[in-house]
Amino acid sequence: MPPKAKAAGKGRAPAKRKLAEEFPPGEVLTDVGKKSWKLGAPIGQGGFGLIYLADENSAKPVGADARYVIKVEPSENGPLFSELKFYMRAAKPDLIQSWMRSHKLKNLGVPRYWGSGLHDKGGKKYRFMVIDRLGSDLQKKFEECGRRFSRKLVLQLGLRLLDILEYIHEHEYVHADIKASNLMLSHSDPNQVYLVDYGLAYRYSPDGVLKEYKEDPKRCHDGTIEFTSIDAHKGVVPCRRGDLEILSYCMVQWLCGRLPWEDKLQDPVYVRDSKIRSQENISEFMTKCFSSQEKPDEIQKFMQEVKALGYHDKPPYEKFRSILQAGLKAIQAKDDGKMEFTTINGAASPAQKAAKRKKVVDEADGTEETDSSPVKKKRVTKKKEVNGVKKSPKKSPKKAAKHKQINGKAKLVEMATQTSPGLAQRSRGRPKKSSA
Ligand SMILES: Nc1ncnc2c1ncn2[C@@H]1O[C@H](COP(=O)(O)OP(=O)(O)OP(=O)(O)O)[C@@H](O)[C@H]1O
Repeated sequence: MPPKAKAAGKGRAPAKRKLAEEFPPGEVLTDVGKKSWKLGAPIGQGGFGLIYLADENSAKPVGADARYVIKVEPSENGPLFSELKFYMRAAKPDLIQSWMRSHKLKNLGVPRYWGSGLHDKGGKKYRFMVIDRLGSDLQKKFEECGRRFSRKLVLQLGLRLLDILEYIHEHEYVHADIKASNLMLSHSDPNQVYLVDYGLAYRYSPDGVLKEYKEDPKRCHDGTIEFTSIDAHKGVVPCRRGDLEILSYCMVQWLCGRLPWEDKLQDPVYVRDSKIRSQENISEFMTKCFSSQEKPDEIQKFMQEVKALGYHDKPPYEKFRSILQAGLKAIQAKDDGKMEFTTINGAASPAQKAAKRKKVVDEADGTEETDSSPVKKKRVTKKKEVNGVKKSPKKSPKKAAKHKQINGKAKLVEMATQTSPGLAQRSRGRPKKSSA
């Protein structure tokens, strides 16, 4: 969350949060269904919890080929609690399986929920959740590919995300924080992509009742600033059209490397106004992002379709799919389900050229952005593989102000992004929920 958001919530006490202690490999946790799970090595660290490799409890130690991960947080912390609610309601394997069958899908990129519970250790209580173990995240892939994905890959990612979004929307939730760092490849199949991190997911229609449109200045700019929806910038609770809008910004960034507002992410009002202007004149926005030869017609159509959606509208998913399919056809490609991450050699997009020019000017007059800029906070941590487990270099702890809604109320949450050596961390400036 940008510094401005902190000011927006002044007067609120930061929520106190604790980071879970590290459990030794071999620790056994028993879930509410009385099933026992064994922890392996920790492989990741979120804002407040740790992620461990895990397997069903047996005499064997948990190896690098574990099929599950367990997320553990002190029980009083909120983020895992709200994420767990999503998983319990919408990610049970049977529910996903029957949706896939009825919608004739080969796969659906929502990690399966396998169990959860509370664990006592040393007089303290921890909440845990067992989900599918996944592989590399797409932000890492994006950086490896020189911050450009091929058009075919982007359109296929868009199609996979439409399937995922339709599923979660039909199960009363919106994600509200779609971005490459929240997309992970399957651990076993490099062609399957999963949407993760439901800490910000919002139940937009509990028991089928839609929330009313209401702008709340106290909750403006929730989400990840460069991608968040215009509704979120205005402080309206997220809805289905917002997810489609966020997806459109992601696709543009993946295609051309940079969104036009990326050089001013520390100014959320500027970002909001740029998005509003872009929506008012999509054709001009496209010209800013792409050269005339590279302009993808389907993205413009996709954005026009998003613009036409009302706050309560159910998106016409099939129409969105056919727009992306038409894009594949235009480049003589097919949705063959293969995710090919290749480096794109191409001229910089107009937005990239503008950013480069700005950098030269800023360097010349000494006004280059400082480390407090969200762009820099989102820098990807280079992770090393050690024994098949991701490791990240030690960083000094940074504090980030987070602003988001909890139980329908806006709360400012201050979080310490702590790092411990040996853990992959994905905290890239996304707001966290407090335990309030
Ligand atoms: N299902 C999974 N399988 C394998 N690794 C995972 C999985 N989920 C998360 N990780 C790893 O754990 C790291 C932290 O994930 P986690 O979801 O706890 O944090 P986060 O929610 O992304 O963090 P924050 O919310 O603070 O930004 C990820 O970078 C990834 O390396």
